[in-house]
Amino acid sequence: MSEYILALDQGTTSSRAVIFDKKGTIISVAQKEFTQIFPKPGWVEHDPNEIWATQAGIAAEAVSKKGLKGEQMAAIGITNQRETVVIWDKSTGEPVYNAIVWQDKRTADYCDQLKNKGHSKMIREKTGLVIDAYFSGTKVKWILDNVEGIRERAEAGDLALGTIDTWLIWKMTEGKLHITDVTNACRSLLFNINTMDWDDELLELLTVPKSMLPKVKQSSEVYGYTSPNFFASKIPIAGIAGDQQAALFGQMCTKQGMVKNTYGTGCFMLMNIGEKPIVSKNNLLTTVAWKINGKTHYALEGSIFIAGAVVQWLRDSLKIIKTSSEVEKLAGSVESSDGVYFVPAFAGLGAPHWNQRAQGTIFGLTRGSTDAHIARAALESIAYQTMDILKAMEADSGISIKELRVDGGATVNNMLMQFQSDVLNTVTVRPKIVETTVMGAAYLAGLAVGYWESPEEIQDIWQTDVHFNPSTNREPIEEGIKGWYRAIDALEHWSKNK
Ligand SMILES: Nc1ncnc2c1ncn2[C@@H]1O[C@H](COP(=O)(O)OP(=O)(O)O)[C@@H](O)[C@H]1O
Ligand SMILES: O=P(O)(O)OC[C@H](O)CO
Repeated sequence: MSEYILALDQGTTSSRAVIFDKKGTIISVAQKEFTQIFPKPGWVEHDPNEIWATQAGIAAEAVSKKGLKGEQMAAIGITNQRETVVIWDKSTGEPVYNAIVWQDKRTADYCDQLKNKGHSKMIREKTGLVIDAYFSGTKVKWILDNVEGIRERAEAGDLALGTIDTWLIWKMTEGKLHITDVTNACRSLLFNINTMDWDDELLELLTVPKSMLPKVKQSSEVYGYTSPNFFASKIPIAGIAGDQQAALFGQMCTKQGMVKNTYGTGCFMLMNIGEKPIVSKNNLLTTVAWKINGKTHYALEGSIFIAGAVVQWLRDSLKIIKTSSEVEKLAGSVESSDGVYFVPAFAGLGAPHWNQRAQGTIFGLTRGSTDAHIARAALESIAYQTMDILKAMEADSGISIKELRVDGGATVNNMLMQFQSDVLNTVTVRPKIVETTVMGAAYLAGLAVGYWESPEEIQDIWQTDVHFNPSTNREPIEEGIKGWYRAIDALEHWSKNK
């Protein structure tokens, strides 16, 4: 009866459910966008109940639209937007505040205070992270400090805390499981990636009561079973991974030195660095890639906050395209960006700059500049930001990256992929299934229940679609790269003196 794996992908802008068969073929997909809440400039929230409602509804829809039944699912794997946090009442399951989303910058000043007090080194060594509003820890502190009565309730042990995986599993099991996995825990600023446990010194620094924390599990194991409040009862929940680590696994980057980049709202490049964490000297993050069968793998990560989202901005704010896919035609209507550079630092700059104060900027406009040049510069900015990360990754690891595996919504754009390969001077490889995030979650869950025997069995079903080879005409590309560096330098200067 158990013929399929159901993967749930709770992303920043939508909840998705995808059903896979043993050959890794997609059998069914359902997806629903949900509300983005922007209460103030720099603040981003989600309604946790809407997240749950869309995710549960979409899971049921993916199953029923193909005439399937819940019982046919051998296991459920969960992957999720990372760092976004929810706090809820343990007895009622009601959130005490909206989820504060990874993009939210409300704790930037507090992060600066932590840096000024000299905590950066200790935090980097323990967590692999830099101090930035991006991560969950300071968001939790903000809720505890700013929502009336919450700290008292937290200290009394009445409240639970979790990233989105934790929240979904709590709901799917009607409060039976309060868990997360290592890949989500390590993005909190509260988790020590060397001891692989919550860290008392960090909890004290960020004033987070231990009683709120979920238990930390491996990325692939049977954690428990769904309750009847979900669309089907007793399905094993067997895989959890933050979406970027899930994509690394979904791309089968299982060997040291293998790299993937996911092009969604933001871009996240991860390199498998094996079983020992490397402390980055080039402003990358060290993160847990996964823990399977008691073995932890680590990754170096470069996080870009705005990538595909710049295309949404062209569509929704600038209104120069009607659909995201139109960007390729508009950008392709000119031969180059003609000296226009777009740095889409709408949410500050992530790795390797970590500049919370940077803002989106367009350089090099002339009377001849058109919407097409801006569209082209917007697409190019995704590739240039990726280049900045790749260079830092090569410097940290001492590995020259010969192949970049790509995935995510924006990789359908061939023009972007070709430009990416050109600026990196590296082959860019797009797999047949670009939904590697859900694929990774499915693999993790499938391995835990024996649906797939081993990663080697999965490796056989991973197939490439297109290889983009770099152009041999390097001169215009090198010129373009120089212009990008000038733009970044100018923006860094401007934002430092704000
Ligand atoms: N043809 C395209 N060219 C460039 N970007 C695109 C294209 N189609 C979609 N996108 C971008 O891809 C992103 C959606 O990808 P997805 O992987 O679903 O993201 P997420 O998981 O972050 O919501 C959006 O930001 C969208 O603007
Ligand atoms: O939901 P995505 O795909 O934009 O991913 C968000 C990341 O996990 C944030 O760290």
